[in-house]
Amino acid sequence: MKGKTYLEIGADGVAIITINNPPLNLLSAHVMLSLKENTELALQRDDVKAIVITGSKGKFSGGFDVTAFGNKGKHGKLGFFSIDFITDILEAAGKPLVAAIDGPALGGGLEIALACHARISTSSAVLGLPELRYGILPGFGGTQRLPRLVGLRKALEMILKSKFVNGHNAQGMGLVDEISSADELVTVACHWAKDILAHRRPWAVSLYRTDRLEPLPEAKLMLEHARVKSKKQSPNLKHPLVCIDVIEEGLIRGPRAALWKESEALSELRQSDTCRSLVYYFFARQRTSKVPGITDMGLKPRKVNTFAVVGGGIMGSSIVTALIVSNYRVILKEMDEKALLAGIERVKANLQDHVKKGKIAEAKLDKILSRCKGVLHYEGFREADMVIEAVSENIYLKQRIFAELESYCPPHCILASSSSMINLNLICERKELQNRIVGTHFFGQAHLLPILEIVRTEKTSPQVIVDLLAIGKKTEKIPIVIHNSTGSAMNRMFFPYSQAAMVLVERGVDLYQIDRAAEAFGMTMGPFRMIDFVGFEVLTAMKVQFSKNFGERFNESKLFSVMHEDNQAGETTLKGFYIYDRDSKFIPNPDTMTYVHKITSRHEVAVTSPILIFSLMKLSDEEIVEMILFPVVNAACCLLEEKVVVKASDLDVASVMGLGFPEYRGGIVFWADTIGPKHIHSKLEKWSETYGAFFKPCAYLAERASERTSLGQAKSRL
Ligand SMILES: C[C@H](O)CC(=O)SCCNC(=O)CCNC(=O)[C@H](O)C(C)(C)COP(=O)(O)OP(=O)(O)OC[C@H]1O[C@@H](n2cnc3c(N)ncnc32)[C@H](O)[C@@H]1OP(=O)(O)O
Repeated sequence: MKGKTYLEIGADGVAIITINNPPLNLLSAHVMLSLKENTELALQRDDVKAIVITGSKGKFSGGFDVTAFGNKGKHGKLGFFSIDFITDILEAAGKPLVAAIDGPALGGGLEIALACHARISTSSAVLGLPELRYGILPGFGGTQRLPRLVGLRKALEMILKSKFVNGHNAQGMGLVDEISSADELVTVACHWAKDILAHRRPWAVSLYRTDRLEPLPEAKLMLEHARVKSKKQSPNLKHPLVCIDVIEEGLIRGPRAALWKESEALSELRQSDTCRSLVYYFFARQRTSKVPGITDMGLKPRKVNTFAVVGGGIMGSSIVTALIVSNYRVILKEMDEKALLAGIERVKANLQDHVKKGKIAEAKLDKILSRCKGVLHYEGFREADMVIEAVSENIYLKQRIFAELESYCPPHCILASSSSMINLNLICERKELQNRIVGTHFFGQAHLLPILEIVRTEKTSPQVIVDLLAIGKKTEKIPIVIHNSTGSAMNRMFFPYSQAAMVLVERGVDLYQIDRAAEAFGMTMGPFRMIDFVGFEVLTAMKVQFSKNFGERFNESKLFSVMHEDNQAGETTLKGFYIYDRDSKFIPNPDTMTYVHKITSRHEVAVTSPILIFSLMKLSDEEIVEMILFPVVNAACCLLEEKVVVKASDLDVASVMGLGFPEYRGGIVFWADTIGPKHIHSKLEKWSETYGAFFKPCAYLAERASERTSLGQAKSRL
């Protein structure tokens, strides 16, 4: 990726430098050098009085090209761009410099704008410093200039949470000086530059401003608070702490010293494994919406305005919520008045929950809810562009519903099932409908989790997949397109996670040690906490299908069954492996040990030798993590072997979004490749001899282990 900048000098003496590296005007080394050259040229020329920096085609700059983080290159001299150029040439220029911002001004792009003497932006521009997402820190002075422009509190929020703000809000924070329409943007920026020259506007040098900074003792407290929070939220991550230290350095030893510290930190962090994994994950996530053989056909998504959802239970009402929040009109059908009212009440409760979490404004609640219309008959379905069936996992019921849908839905209407367990080919055998049939599997609660599995059969038309990808984008879900199989990809990876944990606990390993070990590794939830969250009901339905379809790979858990019989069935019943209060706070459930004793004393577990049990009880956290995650790697390999997913990177994203696997380890397959298939294979083989076929490595894994090739062929683009 090369790119460059253009210099144009207007008759009014204002030079306009335009960053041009389509589509996002990313900052490659070429672009940075060209920007430096053109700035120096404009500064030397007597006919140039002031300078405006902007980006071509309505995009200021998407920031540094992250694939170049690994290259030291010949401009790798510490501080070359940040200090020698941005600080000592650009910001120190003897002529006023103004940034004209439209579209993205992210990372290094925003940092260039921060060093200008003023910033004019459109109200829809997107500004942010998302560097922490890649395991690095803002490296072109952002750690110093942003706090000095907007105050430490807001800067910490933007930097540590990689939070974007639009131009309008940026003006409110003091990050942007004036808002302009896109058409007038450069003209307004030129006026500002001339006004600065004529002393009608301040010549503000961001690096040395102190008026917006909080007093030092207050600032130190904020930084300490941020450190504590970061250690609690991501104990395995070093870069947020490094970033906080660099910000603090500026407040204590001055911004210039801190710029050096920032450059050193950037140079070190961009070589780290965390950075490599996070850059890999960034592209893996971007690639989920690219489906070979589908999205390269030139199809455009059709307009989908009205949805119909059949079934207002927990899943149905959660799908309705996700759709109406995204501005879709939805017809919700239930079988009788009572069920319909209950469904609408659930939608209301979901919306209220969104209000509580600050996701939607209370004032908008009624308007959003008015987009949902409850019905008891299919009549209204004549105007539906897409129907989602969300009834219980009962094949006969689903078949009946699909048969009924045919007579009411228009011929273009997409027919979707939210089932994660039932083979789509069985749901509707009518040939005429099959190209319109698709699976829409929202893992857990559709309005809460940002992932959507789109399940296609051999007959599903590419147009339907393209439509679904657009719906995924509008509802802010990451799409994972998979081929029809029993059990969705996410469920098939989730199941061994919980099953392996059961194997251990039923043989004497402390249940809470397993959860602690998994969480210390970085999983959002340990397996038992996750089982509680998903709910024993859902798991029971999965269990039935898994034992039927994956026979020997299935481990029948007695513990789970005895607890379920006693209605200790997870978070919804307020009791499972943990006890919950109404605010979802939880503590370990003391009854759990009684259940474990009950099944072990009844010899319901295929008890292995006492020596083995003793050695299991002494497992280190690292060994526990291997025993519960290598079966997940194995499941991912089965999915690749069966070609349920096309790209291994999709499983990486699914593992992060659905299973809570740590993003900074790149996803399950990427992580497995860092360990090596050979090691994973030999461990699984050994465990399968001791504990049974549940651990047996699949052929895909075995082949790669013997050939010493990678599982995902996925490399970080660093
Ligand atoms: C030294 C500095 O402090 C370090 C930095 O600057 S770190 C970089 C900071 N910048 C970012 O994080 C921006 C990340 N990008 C985005 O969030 C989004 O791309 C965006 C909001 C800018 C634009 O979204 P959108 O218009 O939908 O375009 P999108 O499809 O995402 O991107 C277009 C292409 O650019 C690529 N791309 C986007 N940002 C990139 C980046 N920073 N580096 C490399 N490639 C990038 C995408 O992968 C995509 O490639 P493809 O066409 O091969 O699939």
